[in-house]
Amino acid sequence: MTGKKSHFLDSLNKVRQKSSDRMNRKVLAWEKLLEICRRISSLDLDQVLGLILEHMIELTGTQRGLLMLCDRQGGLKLVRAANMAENQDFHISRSIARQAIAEGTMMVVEDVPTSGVRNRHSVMDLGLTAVLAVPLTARDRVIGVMYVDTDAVDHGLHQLDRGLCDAFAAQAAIAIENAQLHQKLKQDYLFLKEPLDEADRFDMIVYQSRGMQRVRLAIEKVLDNPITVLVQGESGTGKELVAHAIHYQGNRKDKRFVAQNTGALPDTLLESELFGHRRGAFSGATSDKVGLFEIADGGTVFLDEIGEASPAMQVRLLRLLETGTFRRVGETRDRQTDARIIAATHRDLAAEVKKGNFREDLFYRLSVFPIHLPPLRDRREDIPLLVNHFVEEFNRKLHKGIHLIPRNVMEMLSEREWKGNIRELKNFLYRMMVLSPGQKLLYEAEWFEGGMDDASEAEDEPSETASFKTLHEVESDYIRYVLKKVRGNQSEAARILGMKRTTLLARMKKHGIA
Ligand SMILES: Nc1ncnc2c1ncn2[C@@H]1O[C@H](COP(=O)(O)OP(=O)(O)OP(=O)(O)O)[C@@H](O)[C@H]1O
Repeated sequence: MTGKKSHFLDSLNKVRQKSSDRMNRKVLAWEKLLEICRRISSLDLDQVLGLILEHMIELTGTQRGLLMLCDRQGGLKLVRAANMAENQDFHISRSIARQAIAEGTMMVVEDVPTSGVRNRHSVMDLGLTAVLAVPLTARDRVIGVMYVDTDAVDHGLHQLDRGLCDAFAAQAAIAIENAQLHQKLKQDYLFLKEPLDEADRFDMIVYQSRGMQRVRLAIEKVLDNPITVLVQGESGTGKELVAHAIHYQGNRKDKRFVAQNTGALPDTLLESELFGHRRGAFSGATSDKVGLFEIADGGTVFLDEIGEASPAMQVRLLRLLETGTFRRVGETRDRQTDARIIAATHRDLAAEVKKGNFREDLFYRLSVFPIHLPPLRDRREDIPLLVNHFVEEFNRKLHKGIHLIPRNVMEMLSEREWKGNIRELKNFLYRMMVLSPGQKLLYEAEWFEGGMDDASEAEDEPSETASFKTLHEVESDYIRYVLKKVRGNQSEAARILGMKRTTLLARMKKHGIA
């Protein structure tokens, strides 16, 4: 072989070797990318953001980085930084990042000192040698930008594999979107789950007092018996809770439990709610409606505030109790229902009968099995148990970790008046839990200045010159105000307003609040 020929073959082998090395490096890099993509496909947003930034720095051979996401107003929000001092000026990074977003393409500055990047002073001040900004695009929409830079002379941006970087950015954007979606679904689920939690309350009657032991025994007796029950007790003593317990612990638990506040709706609406109506029965009845007594066939209808039922409604309820039949509004045929009725009132119904405000025959029908709930002042020994129970419940709901209830706080809670009974105690604790910053349950008198239903923060406070509003309007405005404050969360609004969710729903309906 001539010298020339062997030299040629040597060179050829070298070229082959080089290209095979390059090929191997490329394969390795893509394999690594695949591995990274697998790792960032977690559903924990915080973890995803951290991993993306960490891998971006590694992949590009740089030193520090930022991850910014677009917000709804079109601004950029810094969501993650790596290896950046807190007080560092992000001027340059922001301008390059914005440019990458505006142009929808990556911006690479391999050699800062010789390039003409804008805001060069700040880059120079930071002593940067190279910067890179890559837009994050998911489903044709730029959702943010990854930014990395370095002050090293020897850095990875000289050999940047743009294809690899683009592929990583595409995967990162999808991972972020998925994790964001997952986070939102989780929040929605918690929000939707709230009413279910309320339905779970049935086995959570907390007590130790003699009075409540008697109530418990009474509940046991009627669990599997369709007998009508009348629960009496002051407001907030747990009447609906008892109705829940009877339904969910008894043999009707697989059928529906529905609650209706008898005093919150005008008669016509209440009638249609309870018994249903035929299409065209009255103006606005555009379709047939099934009433609660049909919905809860085989289950339970809880009639709250039965003492407020109008004389006409009392007649209709009496007929239902006597015959087990009812008619939808606008219909002439009778329908049967096997719904068990549990009625409740804070009034002394016997006294109302004597005063002529309540039908005697209906009273006897309803009070076949009366249960009386003692006010909280007559069972103070239940208070520490209730406090612990609600603290645990709110720890879960508010994601707090309050585990210490100082003795003086418990004493104060045990001695207070609690005119609104357990509901008031529960609302009081809710406010304490929200305002206590650490692990200890705190009490500051000023948190309760203005009472529990304080509306002093109301945005629509009437001005001196404003004309007076009717009570109806004030109630409507206040319900709207509270709902707005809690972003439509009805359970929370009901808690703040000191009423049950079902009562709130009835009032919202009455005021035409969607
Ligand atoms: N013994 C108890 N154990 C645990 N929670 C209770 C107890 N009693 C009442 N509660 C809670 O207190 C709140 C008020 O109870 P509930 O709504 O049953 O009272 P109520 O007597 O029906 O009120 P109202 O008279 O206003 O209709 C609810 O959140 C309920 O879960």
